[in-house]
Parts: sequence; structure tokens; C-alpha cells
Amino acid sequence: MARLAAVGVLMRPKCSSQSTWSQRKYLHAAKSKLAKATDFQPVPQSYTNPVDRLQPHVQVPIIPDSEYGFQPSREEIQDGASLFEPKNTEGEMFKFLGSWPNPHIMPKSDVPEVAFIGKSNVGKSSLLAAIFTLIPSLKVRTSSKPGHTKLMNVFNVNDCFHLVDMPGYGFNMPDHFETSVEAYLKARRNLQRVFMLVDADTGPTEVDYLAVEMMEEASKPYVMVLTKIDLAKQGTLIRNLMAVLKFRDSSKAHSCFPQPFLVSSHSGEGVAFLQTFIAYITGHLNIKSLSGAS
Ligand SMILES: Nc1nc2c(ncn2[C@@H]2O[C@H](COP(=O)(O)OP(=O)(O)OP(=O)(O)O)[C@@H](O)[C@H]2O)c(=O)[nH]1
Repeated sequence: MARLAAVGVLMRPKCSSQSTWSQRKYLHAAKSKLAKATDFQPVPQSYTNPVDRLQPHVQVPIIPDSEYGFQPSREEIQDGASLFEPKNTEGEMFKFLGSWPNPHIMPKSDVPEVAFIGKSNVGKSSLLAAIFTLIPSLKVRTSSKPGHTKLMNVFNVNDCFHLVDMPGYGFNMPDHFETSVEAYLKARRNLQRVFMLVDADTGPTEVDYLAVEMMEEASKPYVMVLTKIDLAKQGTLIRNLMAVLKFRDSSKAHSCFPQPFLVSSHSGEGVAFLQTFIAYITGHLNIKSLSGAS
């Protein structure tokens, strides 16, 4: 728990060697393997943490109890997820606020914001669509074509917080990526947490580590989220989860929340758990069992 408390407050100084995104992108040959639709077994949406179903297949604790920062009860997860349910039939408290290419022309706001970042096609827009699944009036556009999301799309949740869908990096990333995403991370004052999405089937790639560098340089706290867990075979999922944990334990991950999250936007697994975490870190859910997980 001490370690979790530290992550909440301890933002290390910026790295001395500051490289720009465009420098980084040339360092990287983005040739990630395409996710294969093997072993697809949808599971019903649940109010559990998907890590729990992997644990029986691993001899050592995947995440030791001492490292768990966020372990809400089933009732607390139901409460957290209910924040994403419309309070009236129109769902009018949920709004698409707009799209912007850079943070300087975005309307200023005091409402806490969380952003979803990841490489092209990792499933950012799909995750937002899954989060808003009970709000049919709120359409989030997804595409199988990588690099579809070019602007920063801001959604208002119940006037409690904003969720921001960021342009993807890597293949077909927009030319203005540096002036949009990098500038947003550095300039946006109400940004509370970045959700760094990684494909569960391929695991973290070089280009993801470059994005992590960007967040470390901006001193922004981030959380690792493995997406498309319905596509990854169990062994692959465990291996890639371990890779994320190994990275978390490295000297490069100062601002990383210790507990990764697992989701499938198609089957819904892990979505309620993630919704609860968002509700919690933006200050809209009181979880009795937690003290230092923010
Ligand atoms: N099986 C499966 N497919 C998914 C999941 N999430 C997304 N996809 C698919 O992956 C593709 C890309 O999803 P998007 O949500 O558009 O990805 P993105 O990260 O917003 O993409 P960019 O616009 O390129 O940044 C789409 O064909 C989705 O249907 C998932 O959880 N499971």
C-alpha cells in the first residue's frame, strides 16, 4: 500500500534527455504483429477483475496482495459502473463536447479529465463505446482502419468528469501528433490520469515504451490497460500481463500505477471494473477498503 500511496503523489523530475515525439517515432520501426482472432470466447459482462480468472493458472501471485491498490467489492463495482448509467431516458447528462487538434484551443475546464492513449487500432474508441454502452445517444466512432482517430474527442460524463479519446500513435498517426497529444499531456491542467492502452495479444511494443517516455517526461500519472483480452489466448495474456508488470518494476516507470487493468470492449469483461476505477480516481466514489490508491 505504501508503494501505491507513493505513486499517487510522487512525480519524479523530468528526464534530463528530452526527446520529441517525432525523434522517437523515427527510432521505432512499428511492425507489430496483427492480432489474430483465435480462441474467441465471449464472457458475460461481470463485476470482477479479469486478473482473478488468470490467477489459478499461475503458481505465484500475479499481483501480490501488498501491490493491489484497487480491490473494490462487488457492490462497490456496481456503484462505480452505475455512474455511467443515464439518470433519465435521454441520457442527456452524457455529451460529446467536441474534437480539437491541440489543447490550446480546447475550452478550459475545471472538470477532472482522464485520457485514453495508445497505438493506432489498439481499441481506444471501442473502449469508450463500451464504457458508454448504456447511453445509445452517445455515439463513439470506431474503425478497423488504423489511425482513424485524428483529433482529441472529449466526452462529458454526468458533469462529473471528461473522458478524452486521443489520436493513436504508430501507424498512420496524424502529423500534428506532437502538437496535439504531447502538448495536451504537458498543458492540460485538469488532466488527472492517462489510460495507456496496450494490445493484450501483442503485449507492449517499442512504440508503447516511447509513449510511456512521453508521459514520464510530462510527469503525468498513467495506468496500463491491456485491451482486446477476448482475442488473446490465456497463455499469451498471462505472458503479456507479466511483461507489463516487469516494465512497471523497471526504473523507467515512475508515474505508472502499479496495478494494470484488463478489458475487452467486445465481451465487456473488465469494463465495469475499469469504470469503477475511473469513478474512484476522479473523486466520485468512496471505497472504504482503500486509502492510498489514488
Ligand atoms: N475482438 C476485439 N476487437 C476489438 C476490441 N476493441 C477494439 N476492437 C477492434 O479493433 C479495431 C480498432 O478499434 P478502435 O476502437 O477503432 O481502435 P482505436 O485505438 O480507436 O484506433 P485509431 O483510431 O486507429 O487510433 C476495430 O475493428 C474494433 O472492432 C476488443 O476488445 N475485442
